[in-house]
Amino acid sequence: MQIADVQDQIDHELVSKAQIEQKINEVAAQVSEDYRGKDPLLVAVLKGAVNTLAAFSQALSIPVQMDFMSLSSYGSGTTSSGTVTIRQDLSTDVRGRHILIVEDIVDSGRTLAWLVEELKRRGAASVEIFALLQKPSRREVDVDVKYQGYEIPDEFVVGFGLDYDERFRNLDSIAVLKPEVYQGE
Ligand SMILES: O=P(O)(O)OC[C@H]1O[C@H](OP(=O)(O)OP(=O)(O)O)[C@H](O)[C@@H]1O
Ligand code: HPA
Ligand SMILES: [Mg+2]
Repeated sequence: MQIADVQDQIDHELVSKAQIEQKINEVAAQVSEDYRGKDPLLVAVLKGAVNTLAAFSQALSIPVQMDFMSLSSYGSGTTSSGTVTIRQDLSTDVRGRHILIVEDIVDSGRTLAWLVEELKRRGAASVEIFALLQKPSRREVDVDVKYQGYEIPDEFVVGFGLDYDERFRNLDSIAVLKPEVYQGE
């Protein structure tokens, strides 16, 4: 789906499809170099990271394994509930594994701070993060994002996996919704 398809609900585009692709390719080249021979496990945080994982994993030039964890802290709103809930856990034993978490966005940092600690507690050999987007102005918890994508302003965004109330995940770029879409929240 493109912005033109939902024009009436979009205020403006923030990161284009081409910019997303360029950044993902850039990070994938670096990660391929850093993890060659390490048999890394990509851990994607559902549901938001699905689009990023698909594009990123295909852009890598090394073999990787992938697993998924479904976490939620936002529910149907635009602000974090502050509590991370596991909706679905990994099926891989992470003990001794080099893990690269793949995320769509670091906003307050609560989701990733929790996940990094959890994976270390389970015995991972190393845990690093690739996040396509970051909102530095909203950070509440310190998280070290080794592979960074774009920094964006303090606006609630949708597209390329990111949702508002489960909608707009299949938009092919990142955009800001018109304020009236949030009306009644
Ligand atoms: O840094 P934080 O403030 O914790 O926010 C980031 C998290 O919030 C979103 O997930 P959400 O809870 O909306 O679940 P979803 O991926 O299924 O939409 C996003 O995909 C990140 O996982
Ligand atoms: O800006 C956002 N959009 C969608 N989901 C999110 N989760 C954290 N921040 C965001
Ligand atoms: Mg969400």
